[in-house]
Parts: sequence; C-alpha cells; structure tokens
Amino acid sequence: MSLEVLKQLDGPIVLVGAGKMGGALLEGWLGLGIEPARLVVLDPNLNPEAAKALADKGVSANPAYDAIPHAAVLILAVKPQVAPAVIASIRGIVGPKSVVVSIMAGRTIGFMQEALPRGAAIVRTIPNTPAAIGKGITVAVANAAVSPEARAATSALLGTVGPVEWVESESLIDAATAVSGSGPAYVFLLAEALAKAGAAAGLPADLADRLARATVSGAGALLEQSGIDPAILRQNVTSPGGTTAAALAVLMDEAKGFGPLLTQAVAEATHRSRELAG
Ligand SMILES: NC(=O)C1=CN([C@@H]2O[C@H](COP(=O)(O)OP(=O)(O)OC[C@H]3O[C@@H](n4cnc5c(N)ncnc54)[C@H](OP(=O)(O)O)[C@@H]3O)[C@@H](O)[C@H]2O)C=CC1
Ligand SMILES: O=C(O)[C@@H]1CCC=N1
Repeated sequence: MSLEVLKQLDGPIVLVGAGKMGGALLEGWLGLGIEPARLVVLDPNLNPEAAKALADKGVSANPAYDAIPHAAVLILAVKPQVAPAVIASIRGIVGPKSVVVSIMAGRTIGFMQEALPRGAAIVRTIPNTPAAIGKGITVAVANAAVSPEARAATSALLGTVGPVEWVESESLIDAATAVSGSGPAYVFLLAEALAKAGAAAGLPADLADRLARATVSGAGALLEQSGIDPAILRQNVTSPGGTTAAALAVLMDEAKGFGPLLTQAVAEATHRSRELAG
C-alpha cells in the first residue's frame, strides 16, 4: 500500500544528508523496495565509492542542484547546527507541492518556516537508526500547510522502515527524541555494559561480548514477537530468591536503579533537544 502512494509522487524523493541517520533511512528504503530512480541523495561527504554504489543501484547521487526538479518529498537529515546554511542552499528544490520532512533534533517548525519558502509544507519528525533494517519508529508532527496527500506521502515514505506515530503537539517531539530517537544508544550501552560486567565476573571477554549481544537482541525479539508486557517478561525470568532477584534488587533500587537513572537521562536529552532549537 505505502509503496503504491510513493509510485504516484510527482517529483523525486530528495535526501539531504546521508550520514548515520539519513544513511540508515536510505538503507531501509533501498532494502524495502523503494524504486532507486525516485531517490536523489545530496551529501558532500559521500566518498566516491559510496556515490558509485548508489549510482550503480540507480540512485542519483550529488547531481547539480539546478538539475534537480522540485522534490515531492525533501528529507532534511543534516546536523541541526548546519541547518541554516543547508536550508538556504536547498530552497530552490522546494516547490509549491513539496513536503519538507525534517529529522533534525531540536529544530522547530517555526525555525523551518522562517528559513524555507513562504507557505512550505513541513513535517518535523524523529526517526531512529533501526530504520536501516525496517525496525525503526518515527514520531511526526505537521504544520498547517501539510495537505492530506503530503501527510500520506510522508507516512508512506517513513512507514517503509517502521511505524509512524503522528502527534498534534510539537512539544512532544523533544521527549520523543529523548526516548526513541536516542533510545537505541541506551540499549547498545546496555549490551556494552553487560559484556564488561560479564568479563569482570570472570568470563573471557569475547564470550562475554557474544552473550551480551545475543541476550539484548534475543530479549528485544521476544518483546516484539510475544507482544507481552515487559514487566511480565521480566517476572518470567525472576525466580523467587534466585539470581535475577539478586541482580534486580540493585537495578530496581528506587534511588539509584535504572528507573531514576533513565528518568534523569531522558530529562537531560529532552532539555538538550530544546536547546538545539537554536
Ligand atoms: N543518528 C541518529 O540516531 C539520529 C539522528 N537524528 C538527526 O539526524 C540528523 C543527522 O544526524 P546523523 O546522521 O547522526 O549525523 P551525520 O553527521 O552522520 O550526518 C549528517 C550528514 O549530512 C552531511 N552534510 C553536511 N552538510 C551538508 C549539506 N550542505 N548538504 C547535504 N549533506 C550535508 C554531513 O557531511 P559532513 O560529515 O561532511 O558534515 C553528514 O554526512 C541530525 O539532525 C540528528 O539530530 C534523528 C534521529 C536519530
Ligand atoms: O544525538 C542526537 O542528537 C541525535 C538525535 C537523536 C539521536 N541522535
């Protein structure tokens, strides 16, 4: 269904910035059936091999700006700090029917309305890197200029790499950035820390790495596939008076455990997202 919507778009899908997040979206799109010929990638950092690999697939990589027709969808995937200069350079690709989809942390719809042509349709989103394997999740908010068709195109494009959660209030995006945008890093840190803790408990380091990796990915897959509440899945591991209960007494400490630590971390990330508004 979503690929059908994308086939009917009038104009290219232009990705501005193919770094870690833009690259993850691109990987997901190409892996999940978006026609390469619909895609234009703009990124001065693309090395010649990457540009050639994209060209071999049929993606237009770094064409001259004035050769690019008005985008159907233009995705802004550059760092928030360079947004003013980058938006100034791509204004000519934004036409009356384009929808501009920002994935930049912090940068507000108000900022983008000032920088883009008057009346531009803008969607502010926050995706995450599991999009590279079609397991992302995106939170999105639209400005008043976004038509139902533009919203459908955005949903279709981002929906190829995971669910899209539309919200009405832009202020929710900062907290969503802190939870799902940055969240994969917290999970990877858990894998790193678990491996180090295993080595400290006497396991050979390479075995500890394999155990931690398989445990984090296996638990994630179980959470996804079972649909069971995470608290129940946790209880299913926890035998009364057993080893897990001994560990959870530390991790669930009301003052120093995961709960207060993550609450503090998410609050700090939310605050930083607001600062990045500029
Ligand atoms: N990484 C993540 O998990 C997530 C990131 N985001 C957001 O995505 C955006 C990109 O982040 P991330 O991918 O991590 O950062 P990266 O630095 O990896 O990617 C940004 C890319 O944009 C390139 N770039 C710089 N200037 C231009 C330009 N004028 N035109 C086109 N491309 C340009 C950069 O090149 P160069 O390196 O040469 O500057 C780089 O390749 C940020 O705004 C971030 O907040 C959102 C959700 C998750
Ligand atoms: O760290 C960042 O600022 C970006 C936004 C969410 C994930 N990475």
